[in-house]
Amino acid sequence: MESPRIGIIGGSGLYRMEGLTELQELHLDTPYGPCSDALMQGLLGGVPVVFLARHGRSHHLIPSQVPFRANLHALKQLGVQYVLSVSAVGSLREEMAPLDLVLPDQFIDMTRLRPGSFFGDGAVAHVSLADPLCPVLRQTVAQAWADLNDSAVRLHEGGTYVCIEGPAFSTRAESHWYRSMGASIIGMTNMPEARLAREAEIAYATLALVTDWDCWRANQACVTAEMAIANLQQNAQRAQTLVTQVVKRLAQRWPASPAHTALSSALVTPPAAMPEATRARLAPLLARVAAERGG
Ligand SMILES: CSC[C@H]1O[C@H](OP(=O)(O)O)[C@H](O)[C@@H]1O
Ligand SMILES: Nc1ncnc2[nH]cnc12
Repeated sequence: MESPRIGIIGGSGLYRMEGLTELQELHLDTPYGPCSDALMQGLLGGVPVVFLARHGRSHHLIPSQVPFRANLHALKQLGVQYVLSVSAVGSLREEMAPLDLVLPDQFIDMTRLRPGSFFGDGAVAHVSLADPLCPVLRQTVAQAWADLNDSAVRLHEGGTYVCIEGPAFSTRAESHWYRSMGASIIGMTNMPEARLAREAEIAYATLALVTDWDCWRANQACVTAEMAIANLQQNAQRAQTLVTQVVKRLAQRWPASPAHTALSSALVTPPAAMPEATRARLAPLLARVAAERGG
């Protein structure tokens, strides 16, 4: 099988990808330790993809324990150029109801306890995160959604995902505060995942599935994990159908993304000047930019 260019990271309630054929379970070694779980490589609609359950297939990792760097490093090692994250989120906006889909275009990162970068240890890069979600991949998801002509739920294009540390849900005061900041949806996982994807020159987009109203809305039950997972599972089939259509669309022309050359303007330290151990650790991430700079 060709190496997969597309990675799918499944969040709460999405622990496996239906329709994967020729399935192979991969256990890759990374300088950051093991991934959340085995990488499930197979064909989706005839296209090679790799699926990873973010919290593990038995959902045993809290958001702060997800090995985000190992996950992205392993996907990069496999040759992944596009990552689609499927995530359960709470709604912070009246117009985004449970079971709606959202394609966020911004993040506010409120996490505190997670290693947030591949860089350091003698290697400096400052990637741009002005547009943290890939516009090309987001557009592909929107087009795939239009192909499906599914009028049962709405897809909202755009919105700001605030990422909290968790694992507890927000206080009511925090929920109102995030609303006042302009956040549209709330989750616990997409940062630093999206930032690491950018550092690895992987185009990243999130298909957010609204599962609840968090706790800001009057006369509405506050979010529980049980509620979020049950509502996600109601929409899991729809998410899988949409992901399959996105994969088919991507494979038609493998669109270039600005993320694919993110390090060209970001990498400050010449690879030759990095300590050898750092250079080895970052090898899959630096190969393209090092070649561009003449080795
Ligand atoms: C089980 S509800 C809270 C949990 O769900 C979301 O996870 P994911 O983004 O992986 O779908 C949220 O971020 C929390 O981790
Ligand atoms: N309300 C919420 N807050 C944080 N993460 C969530 N995931 C699903 N719903 C959530």
